[in-house]
Amino acid sequence: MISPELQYLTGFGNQHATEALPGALPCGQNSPQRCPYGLYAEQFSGTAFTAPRRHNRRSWLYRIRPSVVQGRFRLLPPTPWLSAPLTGDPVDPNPMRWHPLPIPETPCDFIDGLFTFAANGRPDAQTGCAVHLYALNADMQSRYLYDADAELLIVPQSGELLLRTELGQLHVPPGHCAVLPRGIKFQVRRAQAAGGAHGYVCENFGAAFELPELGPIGANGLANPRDFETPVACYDDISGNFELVARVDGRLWSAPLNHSPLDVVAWHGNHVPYRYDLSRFNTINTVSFDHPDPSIFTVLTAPSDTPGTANVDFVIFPPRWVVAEHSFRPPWFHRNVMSEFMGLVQGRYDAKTSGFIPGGSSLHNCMSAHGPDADAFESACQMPLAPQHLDDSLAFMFESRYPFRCSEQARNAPFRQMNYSDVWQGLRSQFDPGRP
Ligand SMILES: O=C(O)Cc1cc(O)ccc1O
Ligand SMILES: [Fe+2]
Repeated sequence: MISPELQYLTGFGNQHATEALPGALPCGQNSPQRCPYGLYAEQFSGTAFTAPRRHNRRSWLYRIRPSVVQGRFRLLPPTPWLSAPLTGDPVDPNPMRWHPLPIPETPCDFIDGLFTFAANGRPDAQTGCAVHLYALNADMQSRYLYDADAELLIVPQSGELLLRTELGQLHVPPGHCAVLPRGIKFQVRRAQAAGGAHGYVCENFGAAFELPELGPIGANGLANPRDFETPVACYDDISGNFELVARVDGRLWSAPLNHSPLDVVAWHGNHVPYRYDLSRFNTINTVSFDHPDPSIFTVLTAPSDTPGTANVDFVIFPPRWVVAEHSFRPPWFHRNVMSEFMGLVQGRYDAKTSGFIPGGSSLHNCMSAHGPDADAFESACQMPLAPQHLDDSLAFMFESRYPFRCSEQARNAPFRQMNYSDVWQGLRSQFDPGRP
């Protein structure tokens, strides 16, 4: 039986309503003179009050204590969880690639386990994003986090996560992603008590992720709205010595708390966390020829102020049939105005024969040339073009309109592959003016 806390409300962008105790949600109004069960009403906004209806996001929380019952915030020392602007770090035009982040040897929770690879834009201007990897071997037990700078997109690579949030709990194994809205208080724990967990995080400083338009694809396809899952209300009623960590303008602050802030008994609204099983993605691709642009694989897009030009897109390369006729089937050689940070959840990626391994990452910045490695090119030119199933593969890309600055700690990391560009240097001229 699924535990009552791990049930889900479905639908992307819906106005949800949920209560952990019967009648806890006020009926017909948000702010009654006295709330049921002696709860406090608190509005939690994700957009300006006056944002157009189709973008407007807010939830109403009915909680045991209002969020203002907290101690004074003090600035914490810097950690490897960095932020934009990565001033002083150049936008490096070299293709870059890394092995997985090592699992820490000392106890390390989600906050301590975040290691920043790249960032663009800036949180105080609400533009751009930052890309981090986490490697953790401990749960957040007595501390809680909120990120005022960003919405967090989490892509686990190994180890199942339990995201305990104010609005309820999300179980997020590898193969799923989860999105935590800007400002929500939460804890990251491992769903299985022991062992480590690895994954990727996109801190989206801009407007919230939404589903891409479908255009001529029609009313269905790609990530279907009904497959997005939001938690049901579930609350702690515990007192003790706790800590609330706040992420604000790229720095961490800590305030003491005498109770768990996950004390929301009922809520309604649309500024919510959610998870999505990436195997539900309805992959659409060519059934004739050529390799379409990877925008057909967009799961979520965070728009910028220029239509069609994302602050950041979340794109996946899932298991799929590859059937293009008389075509070079893997990704082509290219130079892209958008900047591409890639990760691999499992299996292998069709543009790279080796070196890009699960838990690894790559960065190809604005206009940096990249594409299939020499071995992948050679085999794709020779392979018989029977229908082929790419079955063991789940790569993804955070693709942004803003070039990424790569952190010094990532550029100098021992797990960086300094010789990455060698994968292309075997591509010799095969030009023969006599052979059309
Ligand atoms: O560089 C990459 O591997 C990502 C990518 C994949 C693809 O199919 C087309 C373009 C692209 O940038
Ligand atoms: Fe690319």
